[in-house]
Amino acid sequence: MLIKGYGVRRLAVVATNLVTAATVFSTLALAKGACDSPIYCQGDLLHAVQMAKLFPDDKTFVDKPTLKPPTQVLANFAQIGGANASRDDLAKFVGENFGQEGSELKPVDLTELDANPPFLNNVSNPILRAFGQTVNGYWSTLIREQDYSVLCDGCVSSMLSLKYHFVVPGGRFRETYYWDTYFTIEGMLRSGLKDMTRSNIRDLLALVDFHGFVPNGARVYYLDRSQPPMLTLMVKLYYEHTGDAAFVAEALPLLQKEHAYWQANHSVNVTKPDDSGIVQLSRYIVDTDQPRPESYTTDYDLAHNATTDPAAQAGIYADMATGAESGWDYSTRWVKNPSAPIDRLLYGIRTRQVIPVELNAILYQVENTLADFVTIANCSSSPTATDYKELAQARRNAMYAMFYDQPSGLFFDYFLDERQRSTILSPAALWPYWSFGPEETSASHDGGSWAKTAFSPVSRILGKSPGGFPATLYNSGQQWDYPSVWPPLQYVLMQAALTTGHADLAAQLAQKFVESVFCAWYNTGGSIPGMLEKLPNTTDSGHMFEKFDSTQIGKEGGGGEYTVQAGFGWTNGVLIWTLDMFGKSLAPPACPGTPLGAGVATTASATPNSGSSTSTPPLPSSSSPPAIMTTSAS
Ligand SMILES: OC[C@H]1O[C@H](O[C@H]2O[C@H](CO)[C@@H](O)[C@H](O)[C@H]2O)[C@H](O)[C@@H](O)[C@@H]1O
Repeated sequence: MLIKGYGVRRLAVVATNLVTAATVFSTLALAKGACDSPIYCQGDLLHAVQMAKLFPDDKTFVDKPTLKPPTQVLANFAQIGGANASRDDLAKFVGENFGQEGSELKPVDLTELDANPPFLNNVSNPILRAFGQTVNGYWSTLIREQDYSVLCDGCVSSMLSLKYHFVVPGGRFRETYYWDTYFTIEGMLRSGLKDMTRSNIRDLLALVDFHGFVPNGARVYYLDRSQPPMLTLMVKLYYEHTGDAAFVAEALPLLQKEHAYWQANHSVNVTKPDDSGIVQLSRYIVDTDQPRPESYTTDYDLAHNATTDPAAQAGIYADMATGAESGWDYSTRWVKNPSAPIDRLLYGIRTRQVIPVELNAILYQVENTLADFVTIANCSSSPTATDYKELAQARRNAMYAMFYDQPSGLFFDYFLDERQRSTILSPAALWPYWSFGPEETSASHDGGSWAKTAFSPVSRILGKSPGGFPATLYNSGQQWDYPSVWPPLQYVLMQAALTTGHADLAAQLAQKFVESVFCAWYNTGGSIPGMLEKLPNTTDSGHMFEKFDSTQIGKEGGGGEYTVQAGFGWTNGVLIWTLDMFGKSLAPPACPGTPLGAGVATTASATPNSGSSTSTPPLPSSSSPPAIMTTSAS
């Protein structure tokens, strides 16, 4: 927690004071919340303010710094009646005791930013090149540092103290997020922001040092969970762009510490389907019995509508937090009945019972990368490079045993409670093809028959999806389902397609992604001086959305518990990466219903600029694409 007048090392003392305050002022016993704070994580004050619904978005309150020291804030809360305070008194109390959310952050001077970075030379189309240059300029709106001076002495903010500069996603996401940062720095590194990237990685490493893991985001209310563990892969990206072996050596002990945390806290032993033995894999799992503070009423209402049993309600809180840890909050991947009515879909949430494909694919990459880093750092490490290679190999074998569906060549999640694989198709089913690498995927398993089958549904679904590849085929109303198109998932699919020699498919994914991002920006007032006029009737100046809609080109995504956000870190990062990789042969963007409408663009026959495999196996002739499954609103 960011506390005026306290260094990071003194926070434990402050936390203890807050716990003392909690026991004085709260009638609730201390629960298993994200942290002990009686303001930001659990207790009567949080419950009363959030349930009063003072703000449309629950995250607003927990992002507000205090205007008084916490003991004073808690005393003022007690004075208005505590848990029994009226809504009007609560509104006045919040106004008098809390400041503006985000006020403890300030912009950073980006002297390092290259206004004409080399990736622009890889973009042939003039409009896309100019768009790339515009997006390159957006980093200044997203890179931030903390400003302690705005807080009064002894006042607190829910921000975790960070020493360096960091990138935020944008909109309501005012703090750095764990897995977002991987996709964001793919762009930052190409914009010349190498020192800034190293700073951001150092902040994440410091979180591992202090907390033992990287929290979901840099807020105290995220301290009960992490996110897809991609820190080692961030250091790998940085190393590939800089050759900075000294930084690899600096980071290695903390990367090893983070890996050990995941092994100790997220491993699960599971019996193979044919009962021939036990394998170890990893799952997301959060130990809490409280609503997520930033989505308090969503979780509270869900749990209380679903059941009156307190133990079952606690289970729902834990599964919701676990869903947030996965980064896919929320998706039919995590529920018992994906066809359940929309308003009851999450009654069946069971995230802790799912062994997810992509988490294991990520950890496989992490283990191989750690092996390489031990060699690069040239240190006597325990575990050794060989140990990490063996872990990766064992994980790969376990993934084939538990996830691999031989007829389709796809990898599906495994349900611990049902002892069977999921059938839900999502980009996660292809993630191992990126992680395993070209040699591995072609040499092993089925003599390469994967090539004939695995990418065929991707190709068919993409053919029917103008705006990009959806998260799943279930139209559930949740944001990590149909028809949401998420930039990180387009990136993974492009990488998987490139890795396995499906260059044409990768290029189609690239064309659709770039078109979606560009047209959504253009439709919301984006313009390029001397080249592209702002559309009439637009008042804004172009939004970079966090997600898009697979059914239409240039439409932002929706669904889930908050309104779609703009900014946006991973969109900008993946856009710049895609332009760099595919920009030489991307067709001009065609945005329906605008002067750049259909007819201007030609069908993409793009090839990657670099880094793809050499041969493209023919795709099988397509049958009808899998149907879109609809969950009904009842
Ligand atoms: O406030 C609701 C949830 O919001 C976050 O999740 C979404 O935004 C993140 C930042 O871009 C992204 O990492 C995540 O994949 C999105 O689903 C947050 O991470 C959740 O913990 C939070 O409950």
